[in-house]
Amino acid sequence: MTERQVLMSARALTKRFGGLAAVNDVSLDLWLGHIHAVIGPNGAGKSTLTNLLSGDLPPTSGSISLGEHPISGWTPEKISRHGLGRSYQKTNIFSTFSVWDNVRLAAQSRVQPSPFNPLGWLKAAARMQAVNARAERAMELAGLQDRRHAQAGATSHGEQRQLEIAMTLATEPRVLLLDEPLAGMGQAEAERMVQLLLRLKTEHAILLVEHDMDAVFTLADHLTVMVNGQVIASDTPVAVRADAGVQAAYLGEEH
Ligand SMILES: Nc1ncnc2c1ncn2[C@@H]1O[C@H](COP(=O)(O)OP(=O)(O)OP(=O)(O)O)[C@@H](O)[C@H]1O
Repeated sequence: MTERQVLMSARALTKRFGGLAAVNDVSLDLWLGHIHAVIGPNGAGKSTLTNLLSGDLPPTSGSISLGEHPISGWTPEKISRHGLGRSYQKTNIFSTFSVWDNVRLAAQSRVQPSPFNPLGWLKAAARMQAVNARAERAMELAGLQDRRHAQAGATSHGEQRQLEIAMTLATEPRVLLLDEPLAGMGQAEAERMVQLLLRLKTEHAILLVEHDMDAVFTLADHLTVMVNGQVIASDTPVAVRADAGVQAAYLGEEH
């Protein structure tokens, strides 16, 4: 068996808001080719954990590494430049622009213009080509190539979530943090998103925060259950489903 490649890990992460430990001593690894789902009731600390990993919130204590880099204290922009892509619960697109323009803008955000290089303009064409190629690939991965000319705000809810993922992919991340990508979707849209995530996992390490338990049990290679900021189980989905403590605290009879 080949050894699993850890692309991101957190050790003993804690985040306190005053007296509340929203995330309490949480450790986890994200592996290439795996979807690591984090589930738990409202207020369990899932979004806070995601915000810690993306650098949007500083931890009270604990450490995070991305590849070989210890990233604690880095800004979200720097973490993003080193291969972390994050989608948010709230759709975050330019609604009057086309689908293609949104993805292209996201791809362009990765290209640093070079004001100190007087010959920089010579490379402009090559730079544009690279941006377009990256945007094209992200559109294809997200399954949006046939919707490129549509106005983003006029596309369906499901397509807008696909677009968000395409925009994240355009920055060429290796690790994806996905916060409720299926939220508000009908069944057909949800099924499309599940297929998209299965495609994406082959080239990424994915952290998935999701309330749709059918999707979670279809997608997850590893499952972490949080309650009140703490991890109460972290194992394969089969093992988690059979865990009496998890049944009692969260999953209930249904699963
Ligand atoms: N900025 C903040 N200041 C104070 N308390 C916060 C802050 N952000 C989150 N909390 C609290 O931390 C706890 C964890 O919240 P968090 O949003 O991480 O949970 P969650 O598992 O993502 O919930 P949901 O499933 O509803 O999104 C909650 O009690 C919440 O009220």
